[in-house]
Amino acid sequence: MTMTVGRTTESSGTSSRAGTDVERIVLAPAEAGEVERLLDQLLGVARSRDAGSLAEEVRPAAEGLPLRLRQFLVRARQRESEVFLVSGLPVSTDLPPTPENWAAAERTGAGLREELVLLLCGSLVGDPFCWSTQQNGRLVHDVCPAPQAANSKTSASSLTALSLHTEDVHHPCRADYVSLFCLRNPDAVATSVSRIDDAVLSPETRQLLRQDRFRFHPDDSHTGTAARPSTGPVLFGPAAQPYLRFDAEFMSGLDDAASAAIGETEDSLRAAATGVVLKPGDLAFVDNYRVVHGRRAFAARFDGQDRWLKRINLTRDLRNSHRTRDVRSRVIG
Ligand SMILES: O=C(O)CCC(=O)C(=O)O
Ligand SMILES: [Fe+2]
Repeated sequence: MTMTVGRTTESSGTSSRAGTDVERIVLAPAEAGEVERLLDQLLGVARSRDAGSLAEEVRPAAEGLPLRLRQFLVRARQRESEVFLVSGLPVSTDLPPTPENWAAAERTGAGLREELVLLLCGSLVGDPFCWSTQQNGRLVHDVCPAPQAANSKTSASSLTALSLHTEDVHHPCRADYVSLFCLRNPDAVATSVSRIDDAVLSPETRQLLRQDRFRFHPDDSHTGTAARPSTGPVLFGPAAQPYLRFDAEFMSGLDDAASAAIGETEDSLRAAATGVVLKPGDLAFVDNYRVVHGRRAFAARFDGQDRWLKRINLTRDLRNSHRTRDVRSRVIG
């Protein structure tokens, strides 16, 4: 099931559709150089800002990204592309060791330059936001294997596969896109993706999945009591191109038939899954309403050279979350 994106006929300076419907742009060296110069300008500002005001700073700065990259991202957003990738983005040559967990990354500020790459590109696709209940309310998350979480159901796991899921399935304000920037991936560990359009489901099951017969729970990466369950359907929106809300590990059916439908849906999503191997400098966007994602199990090294991704949540319009809250903030929950 593993596909290495970009093994097709693409070359530097192109954008195209790779084998399994992953749209991809490969930056030319000159374009990567343009991104480097923009990062140099932004770094001074970044060090003196909190995450919220940094995000405000980054959006106008993103207008300075290479034109072809901006057009690729804006077009992907416009046509609701499901999985799309930017390759050839700069990663520091003197990258520090992979942190032993996200809290260590928070303490040291490791990978700030890479966080800016992610925020710059991401801001053209959506508004970055975060959860007060996750990774201490940080805007940019670190995804790296932690020894104490090897068998957990969180992104810090390694020995246990991360099952296919909608990010933050419990929350009505969950992300439109999950965005992952790869800093290291020495063992070519794949991110799995599965599109609802590729899942084979009977008309009866589809109909059941459209009913309010499911409860969605906060996953184990959320701490405290602020994150709460909610109920609703699994499928909604246009029948021909439905939206999906699914995480078998953190949802339950409200009756036996709904519970059975969860199992059937999981099987069909698994059967339709493909793997995307991110390489350093690859930035992936996954539509959190059309695609579920996960990760295969792997043996972590815990030697400072482990797989390391930076992650942000993007919403197509942050104001949708303000409608039901009493503050304007990028931190939800
Ligand atoms: O590590 C990965 O490839 C994906 C992990 C994941 O599900 C996430 O970070 O949201
Ligand atoms: Fe995830």
